[in-house]
Order: sequence, then structure tokens, then C-alpha cells
Amino acid sequence: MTQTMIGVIGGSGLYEIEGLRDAQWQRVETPWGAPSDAIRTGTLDGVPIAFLPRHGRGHVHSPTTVPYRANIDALKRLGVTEVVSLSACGSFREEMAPGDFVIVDQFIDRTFQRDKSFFGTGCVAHVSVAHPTCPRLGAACRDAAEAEGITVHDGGTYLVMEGPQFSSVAESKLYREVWGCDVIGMTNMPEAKLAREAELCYASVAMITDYDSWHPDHGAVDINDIIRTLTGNADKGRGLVRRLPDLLGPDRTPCPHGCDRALAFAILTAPDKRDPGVVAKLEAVAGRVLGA
Ligand SMILES: CSC[C@H]1O[C@H](OP(=O)(O)O)[C@H](O)[C@@H]1O
Ligand SMILES: Nc1ncnc2[nH]cnc12
Repeated sequence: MTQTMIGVIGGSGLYEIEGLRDAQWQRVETPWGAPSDAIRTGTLDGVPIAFLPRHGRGHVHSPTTVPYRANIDALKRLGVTEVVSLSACGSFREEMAPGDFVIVDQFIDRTFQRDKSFFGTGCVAHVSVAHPTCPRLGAACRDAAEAEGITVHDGGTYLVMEGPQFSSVAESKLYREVWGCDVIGMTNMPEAKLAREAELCYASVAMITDYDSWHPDHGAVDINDIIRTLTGNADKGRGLVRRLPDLLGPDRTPCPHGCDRALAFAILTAPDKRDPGVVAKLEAVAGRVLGA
């Protein structure tokens, strides 16, 4: 049994979290550079929490330049066991309305300008992301949302676009009608892939702000409309987070889905062929299997 530590990555509109005991902003350095911002640590109902604003306070990083590897490494380094990602998203479904939340369980990754792995030449690893989110953590997020009175949809496919521009109508229709996606955003990849490589449980809560551009009654995505919905969504997201310690509990049993053992057989590079410099960089994320 290990101790639960909840990492929360707050998306657009969610730059602070209140109500933590012994709260402090902690600067964390990683071999991948600095995370998006300092990390707010403390406890909530006796469970340690680490909150990281994905874009930094004041919204400094674009979806492309968010330091995804540093963020995940820093959370792991602090002892986080579960990562809850809260993100503003557009909807492809009439019934998934602005203000609703979706517990995402699949992704289509259309990003192309980001570092997507901790591994590479000198230490190669291949983890499975067939099921990129943790069902146990996702269920806790769903239960927390329901307890808060939030309209929550259990399961959905999130199209991750590079951005920063929103989609054209043709793209929006392709993602919705042909690819069967439910929501769209710009940030959950490579975040989810990196969390898996770091053997962290990862759940994604899509907080819907708009209908993207496919919807005949809503026209183009308008950032002003999004901002109006963001504030209410951020409050609901904070309410969801406040319920998680009670639902997850302080003592953590091994993940029944194996998220915390994802690297067990993933590293292909023979021990005598591993680059010691690369292995050293992997100390926080893969020290369990590399003995680094
Ligand atoms: C607020 S409009 C677009 C912006 O919001 C989302 O960010 P996040 O996922 O961090 O909440 C979306 O992915 C874009 O980056
Ligand atoms: N329609 C949309 N497309 C991409 N990212 C978003 N974030 C919020 N709404 C979005």
C-alpha cells in the first residue's frame, strides 16, 4: 500500500485552487526544464494534493509550448500517484452541452509539434496507450462530479488538435461525423501518453465551453463565449476536486488496470546498451524499473 497523492492539472480558466491546508507554491526543476509554473502543494481532507496550472498563472504557455514532459516529471517527483486533468473543450454532440463535463476515455492525437516521449535513443520504451486513461480514477471523477450536481457524461473520445487556431467547419465535421469524436481540445496529448510512461494513473475531465464550429445554430467558435462559460466550469471543476480525497482515500492499493506498472516490460534497450546520461534523466519517471 502506498499513499495517495492527487495531482491536478488545471486548464484554461483554472489557475488556482483554494482550501488546501499547509499550502505553498513549490518550484520544481526537472531534467526536461521547468514546469509550466510553480506547483501548489498542500493537503485536502488529509490527502496530499499538487496543483499545476497547465498554462501557468496568467496563461503564459500556448497548447504547443506547454512543457508537458517537465509537468509530468515534476508531479511524479513530488510523489503524485494520480493525475486529474481538467480541460476546456468544444463539443461535437448536441447532448454534451456547454457547462457539462465528460469523463474522457479515448483520444485521437492530431498534434505534431510536441515532444511525446521521455524515452528515445539510448533508452527505448514502448508502453500501451490502448486505454489511455485510468478507469478507477475516471470513476472517482465521475462520482465526484455527480455528487456536485454537475451533468457528467461517462466516456467520450477527445480529438487533440495542435491549435492554437480553432477548427474549420470541414475539420469539425470530419472529427464529428467520420471519426466519431465527442469533444475537442488542444492539450491532453502528449500529457496522457507521458503520464502512462511515468506510470501515473491519468483521468481527463473535459469541461465543455462551446459546440465547436460544426453546429448549425452556433456558428464559429468565439473566445468571448468560451470565457463566459469558463468561469462557471472552473468553479465546478474545483468542486469536483474537493470531493476526490474522500472518494480515493489516503491509502492507495495498486492500480487494478496496471497504470502504475506500465513500464514493467516496456523498455527494449539492453541494459549494457543504455546511455547512462539518458538513464539519469529518467530517474523520476522510470527509476522504479531502471534502478536509476
Ligand atoms: C480557452 S480556449 C482554448 C484552449 O483551452 C483549452 O486549454 P486546456 O485544455 O488547458 O483547458 C484548449 O485545449 C486550448 O488550449
Ligand atoms: N472548440 C474548441 N476547440 C479546441 N479547443 C477548445 N477549447 C475549448 N473549446 C475548444
